[in-house]
Amino acid sequence: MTGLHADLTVPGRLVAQVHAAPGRVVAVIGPNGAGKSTLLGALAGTVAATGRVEVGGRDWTDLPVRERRLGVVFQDRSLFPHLRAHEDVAFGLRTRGVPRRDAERRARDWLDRLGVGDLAERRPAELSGGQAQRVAIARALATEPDLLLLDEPFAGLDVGVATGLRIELARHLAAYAGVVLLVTHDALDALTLADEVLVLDEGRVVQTGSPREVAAHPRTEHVARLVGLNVVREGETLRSFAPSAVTVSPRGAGSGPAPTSARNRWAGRVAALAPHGDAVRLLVTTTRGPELIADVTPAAAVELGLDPGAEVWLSVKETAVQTDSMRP
Ligand SMILES: Nc1ncnc2c1ncn2[C@@H]1O[C@H](COP(=O)(O)OP(=O)(O)OP(=O)(O)O)[C@@H](O)[C@H]1O
Repeated sequence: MTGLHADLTVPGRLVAQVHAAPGRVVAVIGPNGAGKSTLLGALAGTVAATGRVEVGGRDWTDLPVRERRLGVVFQDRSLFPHLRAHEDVAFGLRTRGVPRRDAERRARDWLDRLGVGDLAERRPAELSGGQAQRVAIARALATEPDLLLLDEPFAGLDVGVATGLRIELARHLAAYAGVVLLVTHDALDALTLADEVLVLDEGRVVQTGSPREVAAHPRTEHVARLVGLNVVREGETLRSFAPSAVTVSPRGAGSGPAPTSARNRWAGRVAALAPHGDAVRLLVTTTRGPELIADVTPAAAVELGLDPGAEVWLSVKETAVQTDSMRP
């Protein structure tokens, strides 16, 4: 079988099965401590695990790390401090037995492809974060690995830099034949780069599916929040709704909430507000517990006096609430 097939246990930290066809990009998401880095480490062979790993038709279970056809890009510790960019990319190729001249030629070619060919002589200290990530991606892709592990590759970069890199990475990943696992805390990464999403929680796989399916029917509060939905938990049920579906009214003298059942209405206080597309997005702390998000028009925000501290009613129609079970 080609692609990735793994069934792994890291005692006390992770029990996970992962399957992905060649060429697929799998986003791995989940809260802090869910086991995302542990999963990547177990696949790379740097975290001791029991079970089985097969990649590109080869059994990796007992294969030493250096013999795995693997590319890795981590947030910020990917490059050798003493190597120039072209040496770093060539080094990856040399360790896989590519002759020096060929490695050098391919290294420069990959730096060009990532748009950093003119920085080939620089060392990491002379590169910006975004430039360094481009070099790291060039190094990982140059070896044509069967498995590419990207652990939060855009974390710590300016929004504009991250956006440019995301677009470019999408282009390279589309042409890449191996399996990609991308750990991310960003819904945009999962929605724009991934073919599949794997949700980890407390060391277990709790949901898999296309980005669209997972975003539309999240099974964990973490994912619901990540995709920008409001979520209210009732036992094992998640009730989620879009910020645009929330009606806001002032909680002043004489004004009551919009007529709806008590279940779908909350008294709260505006904690913060910020522009969001054409709307104004309010973050509201409610007396019943959850923090909720509501989008209103700029005109309504002014008219209703929705400044921080303003007391409000929030309500949502039952027809706008989606109910999902947290159990698979
Ligand atoms: N070296 C280690 N030894 C023992 N336990 C560890 C080790 N590293 C992480 N853990 C534990 O394993 C669990 C999974 O951690 P892991 O770092 O894989 O999560 P994560 O999803 O990558 O989190 P984050 O998003 O914060 O990086 C956590 O409970 C963590 O405390």
